[in-house]
Amino acid sequence: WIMGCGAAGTCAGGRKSESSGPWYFQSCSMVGDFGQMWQEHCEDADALLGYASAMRTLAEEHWSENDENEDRIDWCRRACLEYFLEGGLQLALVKDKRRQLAGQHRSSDNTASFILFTIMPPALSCSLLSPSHKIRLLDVGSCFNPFLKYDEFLAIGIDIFPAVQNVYRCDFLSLELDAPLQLVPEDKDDFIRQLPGPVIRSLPCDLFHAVVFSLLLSYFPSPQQRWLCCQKAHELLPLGGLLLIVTPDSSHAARRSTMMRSWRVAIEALGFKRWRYVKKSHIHLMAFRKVSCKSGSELVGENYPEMLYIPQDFNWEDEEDDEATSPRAIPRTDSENDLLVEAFTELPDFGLLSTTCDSDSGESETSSARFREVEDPVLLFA
Ligand SMILES: C[S@@+](CC[C@H](N)C(=O)[O-])C[C@H]1O[C@@H](n2cnc3c(N)ncnc32)[C@H](O)[C@@H]1O
Repeated sequence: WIMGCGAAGTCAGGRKSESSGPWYFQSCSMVGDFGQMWQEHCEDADALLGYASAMRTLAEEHWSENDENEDRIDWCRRACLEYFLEGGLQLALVKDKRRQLAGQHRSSDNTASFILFTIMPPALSCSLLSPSHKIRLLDVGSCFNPFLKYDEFLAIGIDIFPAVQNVYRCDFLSLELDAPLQLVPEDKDDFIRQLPGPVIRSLPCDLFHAVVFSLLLSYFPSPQQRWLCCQKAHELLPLGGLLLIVTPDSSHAARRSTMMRSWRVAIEALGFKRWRYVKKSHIHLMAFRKVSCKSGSELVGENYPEMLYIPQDFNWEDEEDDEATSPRAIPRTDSENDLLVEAFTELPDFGLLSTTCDSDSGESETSSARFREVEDPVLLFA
């Protein structure tokens, strides 16, 4: 089964395992100059063309509608609809407030402000979308623009080598970020509709309600590139925006749970909070809310980029390898440990406000069964 970085392998020699990695990984692990390697990769038009058409064929012809890989786009769509149009954002804000109040000492004042907050969700949730209720969505590594067909979105697809004409050509790693537009939401919608192409070199901060990385992060040969992508997504989203990440993994739910916990800690350190997490047979699906406007400079000196590792970074070629027996590349800092401890001590939330299976409840949903991350023995390794 091939997907994500494995699909790249299909173009260059028919490698069929997701752990085989992109075709330039092999030399990366020896040379280690990811910047130069990446530049050469972006200039290799033949390889990129082969990859783009293989990926498009794979997605459009081989992954049937019932296939959960096809489902990844629908999962992202449904998450956006629930969050922006069906009250998910308001509910999340109420939960944030409830948690904040629970952290303070209980008083009648707090109870009163909780009730007020519940009845009157903050203006943020109302002001994000324009009156047309279109969700402005940036699909990074879009390839064939799968979100364009949905009416709910004003979707922009970008890719280093688009497989279709309506995807803009753009290397997200080199994308420049402009100052936020001082426009009302309707005019921001028009800005998106009128974006000139075929190349995008810069985009304004805070422009998109949702940023999607579907099978993107595992494409990169280094965790620093994955981290840079998440940082950029954070800048492109307003407070309350949603980052959706789909990443391949055909192993069972618990096997790479330490890795996914590590991703969660790193991404949350940027100012996100995980809102949804699902493990299906071949993919992890995650949605993170932007909950703070932290700047990158606050994270200097930390090891967060390395926490966005994937098995290929360590040449975990053998499918039988277990991450619990593999050494972690770099020791965690104290603040990373604090975040991990905080993540572990989150209590399951059986509260009255949500019955869905979400990150706030400390539970994950798998395709066959629900499992509780807090009870996962592999996590004890962390
Ligand atoms: C595995 S495909 C995923 C395609 C699609 N998102 C999906 O889920 O089917 C990864 C895509 O990311 C693109 N890509 C890789 N690095 C990129 C970058 N720095 N900027 C934009 N696109 C990139 C590749 O060209 C490729 O089309």
